[in-house]
Amino acid sequence: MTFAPSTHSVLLILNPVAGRRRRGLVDAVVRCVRDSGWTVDVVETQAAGDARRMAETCDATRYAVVAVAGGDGTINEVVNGLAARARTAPPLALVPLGTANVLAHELGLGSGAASLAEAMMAGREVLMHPGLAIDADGPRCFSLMAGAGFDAKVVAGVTAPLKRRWGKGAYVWRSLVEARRYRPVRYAVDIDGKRYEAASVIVTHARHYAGPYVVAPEASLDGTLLHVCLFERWGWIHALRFGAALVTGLLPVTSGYRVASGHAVRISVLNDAGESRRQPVQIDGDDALTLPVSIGVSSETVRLLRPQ
Ligand SMILES: Nc1ncnc2c1ncn2[C@@H]1O[C@H](COP(=O)(O)OP(=O)(O)OP(=O)(O)O)[C@@H](O)[C@H]1O
Repeated sequence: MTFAPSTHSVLLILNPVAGRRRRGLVDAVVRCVRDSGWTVDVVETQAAGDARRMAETCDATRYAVVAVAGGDGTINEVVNGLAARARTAPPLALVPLGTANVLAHELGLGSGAASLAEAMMAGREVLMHPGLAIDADGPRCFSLMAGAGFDAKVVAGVTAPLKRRWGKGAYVWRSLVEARRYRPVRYAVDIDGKRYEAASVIVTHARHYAGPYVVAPEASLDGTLLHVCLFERWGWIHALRFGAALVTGLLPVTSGYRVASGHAVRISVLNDAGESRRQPVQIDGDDALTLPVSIGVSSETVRLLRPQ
C-alpha cells in the first residue's frame, strides 16, 4: 500500500557514530527531501537509548514520517520506540549507515540519496510485526533477528571502535578468534513445543543476514512466522563451510544447516561443554540479551517504508 502522508514533515533521528560516519549521504538525503518542499528536523543521539526515546515520544501530529540514519542497532532502538506507541506511530524510513544494513537489504533500499528520499516521501508501506525476545531482564523487540551461539559470541566480541575501524573485517577477524576457541556447546531449541538441538541458532523473520546474504528464503517481514536457522554442526571445518556457503548463496542447501519455523521459540543451554562464560544473545546485530530466551512475534505493528 502506498503511504499517504498526513503532513510534509520528517523527524530524522541520526546516530552520529554509526558506521563510518557517512554524513555526506545523510546531508544529500535531507537536501533531496527539502528540495521537494518537505520539512526535515534532524536530531542527533548522544548515547544508546536516545533513539528509542525520541521515536517513542515524538509528536505524531507534526511528523508524517520518522526516519533513522544509522546501523541496524539504532534502527532496532527506533523500532522498539515505535512499537511501544502502537497505533499512533508514524511510519519508519531508513538512511542506512551501518556495517551490514540488513534491514535496508530486506526492504530493497538502494544506497543513492534520491531513491532513499523517494521511499521516505512516497514509499510503499510494509506492515511489520517485530519479533519479541524476552530474557530474565525483560523484553526487547527485533526487526530482523535474534541469535545465540557462534554469531552472538562474534557480535559480543566486536566493539564499536573495532567496527568503526575495520568495518566487516572486524566480524571476519572475530569469527576466526571464536572458531579457534570453539567448544562443542549444545543449545536446546524448542519450537512450538518440539525440541531441536543445535550448535548455533538464528531466529529471524528476515531473509537476509550480515548484509545481502540469504539465510531464510521463505521469511518475510510482514509475516508472523519465525524462521529458525539451525546450525547442527560446528568446529573449524564447519565454520569455514557455513561461511563459504553463506557468501556464495548455498547455505540453505548445505548439509548440517536447516530452517524450521514456528511461532514460539525458546533457546537454552543444553550442555555448555565446560565453557564457563555468559551465553549472549544478539538482537539485530547488537549484544543485547542472555540465555535462556523466549522468542515470539509482537502483536503490535511498525510501518516500514520501502521503494515503490
Ligand atoms: N550517539 C551515540 N553514541 C553511542 N552509541 C550510540 C549512539 N546512538 C546510538 N548508539 C548505539 O550504538 C549502537 C550501534 O549503532 P548502529 O548499529 O546504528 O551502528 P553500527 O554499529 O555502526 O552499525 P552496524 O550495527 O550495522 O554494524 C546501537 O546499539 C545504538 O544503541
